[in-house]
Amino acid sequence: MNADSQSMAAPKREIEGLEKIFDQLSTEDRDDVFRILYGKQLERVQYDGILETDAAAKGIELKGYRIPAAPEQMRAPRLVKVAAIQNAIVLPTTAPIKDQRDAIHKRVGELLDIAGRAGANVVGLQEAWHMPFAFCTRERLPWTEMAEAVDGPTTKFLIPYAQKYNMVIVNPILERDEAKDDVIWNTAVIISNTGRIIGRSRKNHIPRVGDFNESTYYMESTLGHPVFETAFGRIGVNICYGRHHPQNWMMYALNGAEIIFNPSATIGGLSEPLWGIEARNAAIANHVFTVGINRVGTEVFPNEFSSGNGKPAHKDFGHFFGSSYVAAPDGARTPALSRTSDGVLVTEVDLNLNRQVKDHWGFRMTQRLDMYAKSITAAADPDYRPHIIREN
Ligand SMILES: NC(=O)NCCC(=O)O
Repeated sequence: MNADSQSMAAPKREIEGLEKIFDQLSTEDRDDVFRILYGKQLERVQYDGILETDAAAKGIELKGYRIPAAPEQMRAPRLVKVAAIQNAIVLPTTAPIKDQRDAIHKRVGELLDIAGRAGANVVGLQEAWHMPFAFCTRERLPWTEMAEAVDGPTTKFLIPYAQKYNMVIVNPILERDEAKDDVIWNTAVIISNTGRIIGRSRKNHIPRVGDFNESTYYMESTLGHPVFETAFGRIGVNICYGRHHPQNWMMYALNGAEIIFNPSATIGGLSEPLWGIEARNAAIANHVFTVGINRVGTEVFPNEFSSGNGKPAHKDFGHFFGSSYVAAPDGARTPALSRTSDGVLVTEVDLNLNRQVKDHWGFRMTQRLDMYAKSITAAADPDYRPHIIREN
């Protein structure tokens, strides 16, 4: 039994995903729909039967796609298998918190095994993956107890997977900086394929919308836009709400990121129409690959909370709609993982595509950073007034 069915009286029916609806079209129409909406139909990767069967037996959706680049004469292809893992919490939020965390660890271990066996080189997990997204409650205990050091139990749990499968893991946790005032942060720890910690990136933009009461718990990052050089390319991590800020994506790209992960926790009622656009637009505008990863399921909490909008108090956050996907610099995107179930999406990309699209479209070359820098500096002054010219 999953946490949804344990804690909700009558879960609302959720559609499994848009592509299931596309499947009902004729082949010809489906090709057109994919071309218009998704750039093109990507080649699907088939896995060996045992892997497919093992994933299905564990209730894990496994999808694989290939995003190739044109062959070049001077550079070999730079093929990287990028994986996104999305998952629901396992135990009800009333269970002891260590049990909740350990159950999620065990489940994500199963998902990592599938990703590793599918040959993933870099794997991204969802935002604060080791816990329920309890920030809607504004309650401190017990949730702040789930904050961990960068080298705490959740990172320690992942290191053997990084080593076993020779894969980099993007590990988004609720971090407690015990060395500095016990401050809590929303952090992604980058674990190398060697098993060592390369570094950390923190969430730059904290939402103050709906039940996303995260500003109660942690502050905006002071670390800027670090990019991590890994054995499989340079990666940046733009955590959740940062995806609404085009400049946030841009700064990771300017710092050299080739793949930007967007570990998220967001719900259908709020941001689903935006979800397929933002990471994809960032891939196009910055000539990079982007990976949107969202949790799944409906998380129900023991005590009611209100959204400050006159509507009745409630105990659930709404439906986290999964739908993780990869977007390419040429505007192509993979179909999404399910809106309702745990899944692993493995996308083989050729990083040469970044430069090919850069040369073709030239958005990076033609951007006017100098002009924007001056204008932004001026606009950042509280006394700045918008530059509007009116008819006399
Ligand atoms: N986790 C998080 O930042 N969620 C905010 C909601 C959204 O950006 O869709």
